[in-house]
Parts: sequence; C-alpha cells; structure tokens
Amino acid sequence: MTEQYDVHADRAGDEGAPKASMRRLWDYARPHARSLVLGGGLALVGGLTDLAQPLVAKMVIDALGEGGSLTRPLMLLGGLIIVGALVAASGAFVLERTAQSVVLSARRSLVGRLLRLRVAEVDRLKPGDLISRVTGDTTLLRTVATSSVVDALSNSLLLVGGIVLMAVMDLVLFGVTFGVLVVVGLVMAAVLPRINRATVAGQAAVGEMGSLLERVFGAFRTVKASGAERAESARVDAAAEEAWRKGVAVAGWGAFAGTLSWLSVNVAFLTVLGVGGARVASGELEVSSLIAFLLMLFYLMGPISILINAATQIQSGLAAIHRIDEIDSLGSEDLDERAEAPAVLAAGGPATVSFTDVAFRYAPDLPFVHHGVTFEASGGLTALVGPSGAGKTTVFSLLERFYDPTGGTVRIDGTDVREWPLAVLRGTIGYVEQDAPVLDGTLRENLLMAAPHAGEDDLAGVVRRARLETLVERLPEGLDSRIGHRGTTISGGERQRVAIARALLRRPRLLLLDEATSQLDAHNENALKQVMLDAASETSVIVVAHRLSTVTSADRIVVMDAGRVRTVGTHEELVAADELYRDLAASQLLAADS
Ligand SMILES: Nc1ncnc2c1ncn2[C@@H]1O[C@H](COP(=O)(O)OP(=O)(O)OP(=O)(O)O)[C@@H](O)[C@H]1O
Repeated sequence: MTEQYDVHADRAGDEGAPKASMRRLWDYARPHARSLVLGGGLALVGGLTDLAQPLVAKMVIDALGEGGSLTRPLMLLGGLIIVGALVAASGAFVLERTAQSVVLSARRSLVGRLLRLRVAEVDRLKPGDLISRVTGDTTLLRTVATSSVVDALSNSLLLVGGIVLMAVMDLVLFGVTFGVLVVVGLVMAAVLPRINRATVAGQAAVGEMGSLLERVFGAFRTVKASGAERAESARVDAAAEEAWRKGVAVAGWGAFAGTLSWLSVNVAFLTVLGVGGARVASGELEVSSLIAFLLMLFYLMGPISILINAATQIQSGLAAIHRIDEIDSLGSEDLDERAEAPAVLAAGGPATVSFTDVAFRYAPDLPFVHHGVTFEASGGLTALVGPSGAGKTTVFSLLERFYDPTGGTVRIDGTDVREWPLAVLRGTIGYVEQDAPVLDGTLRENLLMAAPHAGEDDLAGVVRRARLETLVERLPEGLDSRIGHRGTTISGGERQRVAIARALLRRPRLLLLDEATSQLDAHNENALKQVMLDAASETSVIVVAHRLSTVTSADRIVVMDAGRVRTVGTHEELVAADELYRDLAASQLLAADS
C-alpha cells in the first residue's frame, strides 16, 4: 500500500520550486509579530549604530586634520560601539526566543493534524517520513520565520540607507558601487531556486531515512532472523547519502553566492579606490570623503552577506513549509468531543448494529472487499466467521468509521454511523484489534488509555473480568510494571486480554473483538471465551472468530465468504444447514461437539 503514497518524500525534489510562498512564511511569523517587531527593532537600532560609525570616523579624521580635540569624537565612537553591541545582543536574544516559539507552535499544530488524519490516509503514508516532518522540517523554521525575515527586512533598509548615503557622498563612486550590487542581485536570482530545490530534496531524503528506519524497527526481529541487517542498513545508507549530496549542493551554492558577492564588493572597492584616488588627485574629492566612502562600502559588505544568508535560509524555510503544508491537504477527522449526540444515541444498554447492502473498497483502484453485506446484531454475542480475506475485520473498520462504505448503510441503534459525532461513536464502542497492540509504558497506563479518569475500583473490576489477576501478581510492580515496547514483556494471549480490559474500561455498549489467529493456548482460549461471554451478558459483543471453539455458544454466527454474508444462524443450525460452516467446523474438529 505504501507504494501509492502521494505526499511522497522522494518525489518532492523533482517538483521544481516548492509552492509555499512568503505569505505562508508570514502565517507562521504573524502570531509572534510583537516579539518580532521588538527583536527586529533592536537589531535595526544595533545596525544603525554601526552605520553611524563611518560618519563618526570621518569626524575623527577631520578633527585630526584640523588639529582639534579628539576626545569628543572618540568618546562618541566608543559609546556607539558599546550601545550598539548591547542593543544588537538583546535583539538577537528576543529573535531567537521567538524562533523557538515559532517551531513550538508549528510542531503542536502538525502533531494535532497528524493524529487527526483519517486511517485511509495513514494507510498510504510512511510514518517515518511523517515523523521527520514533525522533528526535522519544523526545525528548519527556527531561524527562518524570525531572524531571516527580520534580517532580510532590516538589512534591506540598511542597504538602501547605505546606498542613499553613498549617492549623497559622491555620485560617480556611487555609480560604480551600484553596478556591482546589480551583478550580485542577478547572481542571487539565479542561485536561489537551486538552493530551494536542493533543500526540498535533502529534507525528502531525511524523511526517507526515517521511513526506512521505521520499517526496520517495525519488524526488528524478522530483520534479524532473516539476516537482513546489512541489506537494510545499505538502504538507509543510500538515503543518508542522498541527504548528504543535497546538503553539499546547498552548501556549494551558498558558498558560491557568498564568495561571488564578496569578490564583487572587493572589485567595487578597488575600482572605487582607483577612480576615487584619481578624483582626489585632481582635487575633485576630499581624502576624508574617499575614506568615508570606502568605509561605507566595507560596511555594506555586512548587510549584503547577511541578506544573502537570509535569502538562502528563507529558501530552506519555504522548502520545510512546503513539506509541512502537504499534511494539510490530507483528509482529517472532526473529533469535536463537545458535539451533541442525537437523542437516541444517548440511550444505554447494548447497542444494535445493522449492515444494509454495504459495498466497500479500500481505495478507488483496489477491488471491492464487501459486495453488499447485510446482517443485524442486537445484544448478546455475535460471531463473524469465514475464510481468510472474507472481509470480517473490514466490518469492524466500517463500524469504527476508520473508512466509510462505498455503498449501502452501516447503522448503530438505527442511526447511520456517518450521522454520529465521531468521538461519541468511538466512545460507544470498545475495539480490540487482532494483534492487540499495547503501547510502551506501564500496564496501568495501557489500561487507562481509553478511560483516563477511571477509578481504582473500575480498574480492579476489568482486571478481574479480563482474567488478568495472575499477570498483575506476576509482574514485579503489579499494575505499575512497564510492559515494554509493543508489549514485548508479556505473552500474546495476555496482550489480547490487556486490550480487552482496556476496551471494557470504557464501558462500551458495543465490544468489537478481533480474535487473534494463533496466539492462544487452550488455557488462554478458555479464559478469552469466558471473558467474551461475561461481556456479552451486559453489552453487545461482535467477535471475528478464527477458532470456532470460542464461539460455538454465540447467539448468532454470521458466515461471511468473499465479501458477502452467506448465512446467519446458531452453531447447531449452521452445522446442519451450511456446507462452508460445516467444512470450517470439521477442519477444526468441532462438528462432533455439536
Ligand atoms: N488497509 C487495507 N488496504 C487495502 N486492502 C485491505 C486493507 N485491509 C484489508 N484489505 C484487504 O481486504 C480484504 C479483506 O480483509 P479483512 O481483513 O477484512 O479480511 P478478514 O476476513 O478479516 O481476513 P482474516 O481472517 O485473514 O483476518 C483482504 O483481501 C485484504 O487484503
């Protein structure tokens, strides 16, 4: 499925310049406008004091020439330097703090969006790449949305200020300098898009590395058992190398732009020195004016290189925003927990479920999985049985609204699930997935995940109902023991009962239980059967049963085959009347029990 991924890390680099605009950059910066203005203002004042230094230096030289006192101009120069440094440092701190805040809000909003993505979207994505967007791409925003924008604005002002002063000082020398600046501008216009493209491709390669690592750690034992460490690490290496290549390209273009502008200013310096020297010799220009002009030219090297640097960083920021914004274009869920449930849904007691002519496929380019599924389940224990791939687990996904049907209607308590507020719908259902995942953390955290406010009595109750007492006793710190990454320290059967206890703690009106195919021994199987029957006495339970032995006493058994409901009945009725069920029962040595 991952092949269809269209927010595709590795393709982003081929798409030309990212579409994110300066306006989007401003969207990130706007909430911090006040700190930006403060930080930028301080930085600008710091810069202006620098700008004033050549003028004061001219005063010093003039005073020297006229034999006047040096004390005042020198004190003025020293004061300017100290005040300028202090003001510039405060500005830098305010801007850096704001930059961190921009990253924080970008991360918060991105994480919020990611967790609300529709399951169908996540099916197509590479989680490792998504993680790199939250961790890596947001980091690129750090300086861009603040310092770089401020640098670009303030140094443009300083540059313009410097140019105007130069024009006032001497028009001929100004003409020479201006010509050089035009050349620098043209070079930058050619280089920036290249930096932009290389940055996007570099970030995409970093995302690809994340995806590959996630793939390895998702099946770590299999990778080891297959002796595939070397091959897998070669894949990650290749992505890392691609990131390196693009990073080097960015560095290369950046260095080229920087050097060229530096060279140009030096050429301008020499030309101004030559032309200016000739004009001083002919008496058209004072020596102090030439020195001040040259100082101004050198001073302008600062704003020019900062501008070039800012422009380069802004390209990286735009590339990051492009990747972050791609998440926005994906389908997300409305999980408004304050949404009101229709009156009928507020009812208690076991929920009723009905599927009416439901057709469904996972994606438009995939074949149909359900071809008109119709059945009802109200209270008690309902079992879904049938060959692998018949579409049983898909029934649960449609009830949870992980996906919406392509045709037909899924109803709970007579109301189309699409009309339920999503949070209310999922609050009504307890869902135990087939591989019953547990999250890294303590047993208690795992149980309380779906019902954080449940009390100790409720907790003890579900531990008892899910037959978890022995596990709790065995674990060194009872409920507060860590059960590890993916439940590595507990058995498959225990994991499943932990998942059931978690689901029961939510007091669901409908419990969906996808039975594991192979994890249970006879003891665990019997325990599971008892847990299911207990739960079915107070709520509706639907179980996808791979072992008929666990569901022979179900109130109704729905036999599914190739995306259709073949028949519905009790175990005895089906053994008598349905050939497929009889075969399934016979293959599991159950027919004789009936
Ligand atoms: N997320 C998905 N994207 C695309 N196809 C899927 C997805 N999940 C399941 N399928 C396909 O849908 C079909 C039905 O899958 P489903 O899991 O509902 O069957 P099942 O009856 O529960 O099978 P099993 O008994 O093996 O668990 C299968 O062919 C499967 O490959």
